[in-house]
Amino acid sequence: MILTLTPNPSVDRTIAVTTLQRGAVQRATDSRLDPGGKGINVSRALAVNGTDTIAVLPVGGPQGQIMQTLLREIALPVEAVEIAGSIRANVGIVEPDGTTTKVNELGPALSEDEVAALLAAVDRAAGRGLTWLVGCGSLPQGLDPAFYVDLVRRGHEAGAKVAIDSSGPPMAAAVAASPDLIKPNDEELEELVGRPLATVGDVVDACRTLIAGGVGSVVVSLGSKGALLVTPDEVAHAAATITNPLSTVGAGDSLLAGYLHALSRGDTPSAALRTAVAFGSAAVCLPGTEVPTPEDVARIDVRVSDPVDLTLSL
Ligand SMILES: Nc1ncnc2c1ncn2[C@@H]1O[C@H](COP(=O)(O)OP(=O)(O)O)[C@@H](O)[C@H]1O
Ligand SMILES: O=P(O)(O)OC[C@H]1O[C@](O)(COP(=O)(O)O)[C@@H](O)[C@@H]1O
Repeated sequence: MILTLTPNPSVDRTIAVTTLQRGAVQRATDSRLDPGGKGINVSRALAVNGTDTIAVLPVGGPQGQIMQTLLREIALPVEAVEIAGSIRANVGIVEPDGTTTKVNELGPALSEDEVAALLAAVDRAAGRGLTWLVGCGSLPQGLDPAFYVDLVRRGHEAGAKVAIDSSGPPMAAAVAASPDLIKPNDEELEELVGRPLATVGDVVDACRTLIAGGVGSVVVSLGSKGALLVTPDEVAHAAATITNPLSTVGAGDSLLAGYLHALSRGDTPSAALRTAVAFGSAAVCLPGTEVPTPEDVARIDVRVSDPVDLTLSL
């Protein structure tokens, strides 16, 4: 089973407009509500594609009630920990060509007891046998930036592999704890290594720096340029061209879900990258934070670059 932990979940409201105009009153052409936050999206994509998963998250306040309703509607297996504050609502504004502008709230402040309850829920679920523990997203207020360091240790103690997908100080701290997998995008990777990355070759070098520091392997999402996998033994690059982008929100989460889904059925890492890209690109063809079904994934034609073109600009 794959357990995801989303310490800072969000109810994602996606609003479609014809053109986003700063400072103007505009009418939405469409809108939708999805249960969001990175781990929840990973679990949703895993579940809909038949991989056993459970999502652990805090819930509280009016948005927490909406979240519980949305999660019940899709029958996602969850461990929801009640907190006093309200979880957040994040807003995405999408234009017809798929351009997405996102405003993410900070999230509630969690007390020490609430953090302990969240970790206890992880331990309880881990007791049922885990293959992967996935820690995802930003941290709510009151959580130590080293939160994911503890999570990596807990996962390894439970005999699971650990994947982390976060940003800023929590991601930097997690990387030093030797997770088995990380999934930064190119900007997050630049932040991690502290230098600009202009080409695929630069990205490979940055991943190798992290692997030398103890990270197991790295899947880097590169938007329309696809994704790159770097392990101690191999480098692989895959991409897919899509003609009808609708929303990029959650595409990175679907990419990570596709990678873990494929590894779980026994695929090699490079074969799993192909599936990962199919999941990610399929997610971009769907509205809001919708996750792809097997039928959506099957429609995507993935190109694997062999050999990897290290000179390709980002
Ligand atoms: N415009 C696009 N065309 C085709 N595939 C895309 C596009 N944008 C994203 N993807 C796919 O979705 C994955 C995740 O998207 P990306 O925006 O890089 O992640 P994140 O949301 O983490 O920043 C990419 O690795 C790629 O496979
Ligand atoms: O925890 P963070 O970094 O604020 O991100 C939360 C957001 O990320 C998502 O999981 C995916 O969105 P992005 O594509 O913007 O990364 C959303 O569901 C959620 O609103």
